[in-house]
Amino acid sequence: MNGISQTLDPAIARSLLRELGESARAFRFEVAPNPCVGAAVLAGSKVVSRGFHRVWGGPHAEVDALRLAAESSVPQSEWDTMLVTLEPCSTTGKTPACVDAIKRSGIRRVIVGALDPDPRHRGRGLEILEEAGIEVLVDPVPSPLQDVAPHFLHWNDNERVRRPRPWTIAKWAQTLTGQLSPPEDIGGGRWISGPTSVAEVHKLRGRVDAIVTGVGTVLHDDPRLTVRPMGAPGLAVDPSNLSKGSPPPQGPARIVLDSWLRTSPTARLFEESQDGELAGPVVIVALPGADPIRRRALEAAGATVHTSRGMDRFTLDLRDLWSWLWSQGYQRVLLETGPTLLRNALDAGFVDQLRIYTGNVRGGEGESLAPWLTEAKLLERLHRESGQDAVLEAFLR
Ligand SMILES: NC(=O)C1=CN([C@@H]2O[C@H](COP(=O)(O)OP(=O)(O)OC[C@H]3O[C@@H](n4cnc5c(N)ncnc54)[C@H](OP(=O)(O)O)[C@@H]3O)[C@@H](O)[C@H]2O)C=CC1
Ligand SMILES: Nc1c(N[C@@H]2O[C@H](COP(=O)(O)O)[C@@H](O)[C@H]2O)[nH]c(=O)[nH]c1=O
Ligand SMILES: [Zn+2]
Repeated sequence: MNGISQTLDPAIARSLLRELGESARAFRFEVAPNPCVGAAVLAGSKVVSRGFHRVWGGPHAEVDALRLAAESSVPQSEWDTMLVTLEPCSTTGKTPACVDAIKRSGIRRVIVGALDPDPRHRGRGLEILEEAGIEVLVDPVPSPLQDVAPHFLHWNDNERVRRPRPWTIAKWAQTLTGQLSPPEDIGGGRWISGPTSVAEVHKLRGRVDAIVTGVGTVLHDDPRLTVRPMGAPGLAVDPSNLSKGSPPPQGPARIVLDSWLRTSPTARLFEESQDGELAGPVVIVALPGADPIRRRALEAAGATVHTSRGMDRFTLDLRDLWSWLWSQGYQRVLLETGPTLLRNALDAGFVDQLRIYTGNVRGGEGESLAPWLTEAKLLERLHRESGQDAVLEAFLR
């Protein structure tokens, strides 16, 4: 970074980039598959604001930093430099391109910690800034990206770029012995995690494009799979996200893998949504041989029925299905289902991220997924508490 003018010491710029990268890492499970990014607006060597990409679908770090700078006491005419840990984006995705926000801000110099690893975008953001007369410097020291966002490199690997599929977060609640169904006399034979965790899950549902479940869960639990505020106004969905089109205003799509259309047309999935409840469209995925009469009844109840290839005569092929989900525009999906579908999705390598709630419940029924929780398969583990429950968040290798 030898080109940096006298007002900013390169060593200070580098250490600030590193600090921004480390702080951005706190949001890794919220923003994945997006990278963790931090940005700062400077006036001379004074840091006016620090911004971060905080939630998937929410503002990027550059926009967050510019917003916070606007709220500071330092006038915009004095902002001269932006530091950002990753090359600013140049295309509109869930949010508008950051290069445009930077150009509008009057900032004259951008110092970047790493180039975009996606070959389709790499270098483009920098070119656009330079064309606008903004000085651009790239830190030649190895990027902090490997440290702060290994999942993003994974997301951009060749195989995945060739055959895209949604980023998939598997969330489940388990008893102390790792089972997904509690004993009959606890939680109505259904609930393992406590109210704080359930509220968190509604927030997570509000930050995905689709929720995928298996018909076993629909038959046993008769779930709604909607986003609900759970008595805490504003907790489930951030309205500022909604207004930007993410997640879809009606809530994430509810997708049921149901080879033979065993879902009942009177399932709670089809009930009208209540006030404050976001109920996405219901899509049922079946094998081509499923009964047409059942299909018509489900369509009359409000479902869209999609037929998909079987891996054999009896089981839907997850590989085709995950490609189809992507083709429908579902980029980030939540797998909220029972052990049968969870195990198949884990075995097929289609789970990218885990959120597991362990409740203080002894015993339970059904298969334990504990073998999946061996350290060897997890990256970036985070253990935390949620009310009375223990939570494990991780990326899968
Ligand atoms: N603790 C928790 O977090 C949760 C617990 N549960 C509990 O789990 C139990 C239900 O679990 P389970 O019976 O395993 O049900 P699942 O929800 O995993 O559904 C499995 C069914 O989905 C259908 N399916 C279609 N394609 C596939 C595929 N490729 N791979 C796997 N399944 C496929 C199959 O039925 P078909 O062949 O007919 O299509 C299969 O039997 C309930 O007791 C429920 O309460 C459920 C969700 C979360
Ligand atoms: N049992 C269990 C969960 N179960 C999941 O929640 C679904 C019910 O959704 P809804 O009808 O919208 O409330 C259920 O079918 C299953 O997918 N979730 C948790 O956070 N903790 C729990 O202990
Ligand atoms: Zn951006």
